[in-house]
Order: sequence, then C-alpha cells, then structure tokens
Amino acid sequence: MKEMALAPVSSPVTGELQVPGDKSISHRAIILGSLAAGTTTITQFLISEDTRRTVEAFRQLGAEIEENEASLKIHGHGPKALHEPEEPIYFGNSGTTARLMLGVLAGLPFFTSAYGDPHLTRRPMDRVVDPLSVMGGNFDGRNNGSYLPLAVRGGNLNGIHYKLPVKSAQVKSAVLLGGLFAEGTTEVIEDTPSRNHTETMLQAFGADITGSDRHIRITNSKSLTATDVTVPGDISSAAFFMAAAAIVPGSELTLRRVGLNDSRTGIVDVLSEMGARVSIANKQTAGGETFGDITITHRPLKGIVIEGEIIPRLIDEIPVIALMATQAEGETLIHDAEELRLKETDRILATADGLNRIGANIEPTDDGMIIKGKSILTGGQAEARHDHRIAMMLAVASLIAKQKVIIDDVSSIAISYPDFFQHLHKITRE
Ligand SMILES: O=C(O)C1=C[C@@H](OP(=O)(O)O)[C@@H](O)[C@H](O)C1
Ligand SMILES: C=C(OP(=O)(O)O)C(=O)O
Repeated sequence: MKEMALAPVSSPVTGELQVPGDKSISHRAIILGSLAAGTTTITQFLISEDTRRTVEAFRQLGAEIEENEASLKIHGHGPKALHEPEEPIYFGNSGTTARLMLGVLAGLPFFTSAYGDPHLTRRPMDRVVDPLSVMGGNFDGRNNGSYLPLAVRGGNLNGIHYKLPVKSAQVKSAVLLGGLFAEGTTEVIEDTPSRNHTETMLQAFGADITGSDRHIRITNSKSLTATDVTVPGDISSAAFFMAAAAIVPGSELTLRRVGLNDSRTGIVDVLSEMGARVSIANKQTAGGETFGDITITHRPLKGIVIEGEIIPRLIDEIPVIALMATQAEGETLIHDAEELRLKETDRILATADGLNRIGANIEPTDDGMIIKGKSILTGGQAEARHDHRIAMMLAVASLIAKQKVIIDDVSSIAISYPDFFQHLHKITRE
C-alpha cells in the first residue's frame, strides 16, 4: 500500500511530454516476436508490470528475450522452439497477457498452467476459453474454465467462424492468435470495431491475414517473419495529461509521438466535442500504426453524450473522461460501456465513488454513468481500488481540487505507467 496526498496546483499545465510506449502494442510485439523466426527489435517498448508479465511468460516457454535500456530484442526460432514450461505462468494483473496468451497456449502442443493476482482471478476468462475450446483447445479451471487459475493442453486446433459476443479486442486477438496455429481459416466477426493492433501487427509479421474492419480472416499457411517494431506513445497514458490540460484553466500541453490509430482515438473526438482545442501535427505511419503530436489547449467544456461505436475507441479513458465531464457545463451521459464492470475493478462504481467522494455528482448506471457538471471538487479521501486508471484519474483530479486529494494506494500505477508522477510533476511545476 502506498498512500499519497496530492495538493492542488495553482499554475496551468504547460510544456511538452513524451509518454511511454503503448501497452497494447508492446504486449503484441513480444508475442509475435517470440513466435517469429529471426531477430525482432522493439524500440520504445513499455516497461511496466503488465508488459513484464508477457515477457516472463514467453521466457518460461523458452523465448530468448534480451532487454537493453532503450529497446528489447527477441531472438525468435518459431513456435516449434517453444516448450512446456516447468512452472505455472503468472499473468499478474494483466488481462491482455491472460487473454492473448491463452490464445497462443491453445495452439502450442503441450501442457501449461497459469494464474493471476486476486483482481485478474475475478475477471472472466470464459470469453476466450469458449471459442478456443470450440477450436480444439483443452482447458480446465473453476466453473468450467471460466476463471484463472487455468490448465491448458494445446495443439490440434481447427479454424472457426466466430461472431464476437462481447466488444473486446482481447477476445478477437485470442481467437486470431489461436487461428495462427489452426487447420483451415479462422474468421472473427465483430459488430463494433475494437482496437486492431493484433491484425495490423500480424500483417507486418507476414501472416496470412485478410479482411476488413469487422471481418478478419487468418490462415496458418505462412510462418511469421521477425520484424522490427517502434512502439508509439500510449494514447491511453497520454489521456491523463490531455485531461489535465483540458480542466486546468490557461493550460496548453503538447504530447509527442502519441499513437493515433483510429481504433484508439475516441478521446481526441470527445475532447473536441466537449470544447477543448485539439491540434495534431507531425503525423507519421510505421508498421501500420500512425502516430503524431497532440496539443491540447484549455477552453470551457460542455457536457456531451458518449455511446455506441465510439465506446471501444475510448474504453480505458472513460474514468478520466468522467473527470473532465465534472468540469463541463451541463450533463454528460455515457452509455454502452458495460465492459467497464469487468476491468481491473468495476470502473463504473470506482469512478463514480472516487469522484463523488471528492465533490463530484455522478450517478452510476448499468452501462455507464450520468455526470452532472460543473462541480467544485473539494478534495478528500478516495480509493483507487488497486486500479491504475482510477489512481491516475484521481491524481489528475487533485490538480483542481480545493484541498488535498488523498489516494489510498497508488502502487497500481506501475501496471501501465511507472513514470507517471515524474511526468505529472514536469508539466505542472515547470
Ligand atoms: O487488447 C488490448 O490490448 C486491450 C483491450 C481492451 O480490453 P477488452 O478487449 O477487454 O475490451 C482494453 O480495455 C485493455 O486495456 C487492452
Ligand atoms: C483494462 C486494462 O488492461 P488489462 O485488461 O490488460 O488488464 C487497462 O489497461 O486499462
């Protein structure tokens, strides 16, 4: 437990920052680099607790991963060089590691057992275990394999045509990764497009992957070829500082080399619609991923409705969007975000409770929340519930609170953003 009391700041948020590498892309680079033949160099890899879990999982399977200060090198020898791990694999707090690794383990012809921390142990795994079992993977665990710990015996998969029953990039990715090892073609159909980093990177690594936004097809006819990856800055991490600039009067902040993949930029659309000034410069594309510099200038905010297809494009940003909405004139309504209840904690309750305790007016609903602005945030004690996104959102809220915000435990921030407080300090006290 690491309690932290954060005092309000009197100055605007200014300057520029480069946020760490994208977490979703970092996980995928380890996975594909470890399955490919040849050397993959990953630059701006995110070093954090969650991505460490994916690195260690592959090391247990025999992958040769070299860590340098600015990059990570994988000396891949293809999936045949991977072997049964001697010990159970620990997925920690990382839902992405768990779901994507289960897709890989279902395809590998050996036995593995895996477990997570108490938070991950409560998150549903049947969403990947069900389709991967239909493909031929063998799983066992509590409640018919719905939760970790899980035992997996992989190999001999067959392709599947699978319509996603939930809006989840992790499920889509697990099925596609299973499809890499399956006989025939695997097709995933999604009603609402979710982040497409797996498909994009599979293509860059030479997989036989085709299709459009909502229909993705993969065939295991080709092996993966090692490909260098430069990881863009994580827009989900940048979102905390975008929100800081949007709520502190007089602010103007530039975030450099942030990932701008369309399937992730819902936060940019929301900021513009709420009235903040957002400008994007130096756009570039590498390995199928676009990135660029984002400048946010403070302007008065207004409440909006956030629902439908935009939700997966900003799912992890909803706690900090709720904070921005507390500073907007009028009501902000968030619908269709029921997936938030299945994250590291129930983020609908954690956001509403955390912000209400420091003076906000938020009503949680089944699939979102109603935020009534504009509120004066008074400060006080709030709980992060061991959820990094809630802890960082509360830390940003402290910038505009009247009194200190005391967060019960900020240690979870290391899950995705170990340098968060140094960066917060840099843009608020320079
Ligand atoms: O695929 C990924 O890297 C992720 C997908 C999302 O989860 P779901 O697929 O469960 O929506 C997101 O919330 C998570 O932080 C990362
Ligand atoms: C939900 C998240 O991650 P994961 O599902 O990988 O635990 C997150 O980073 O906000």
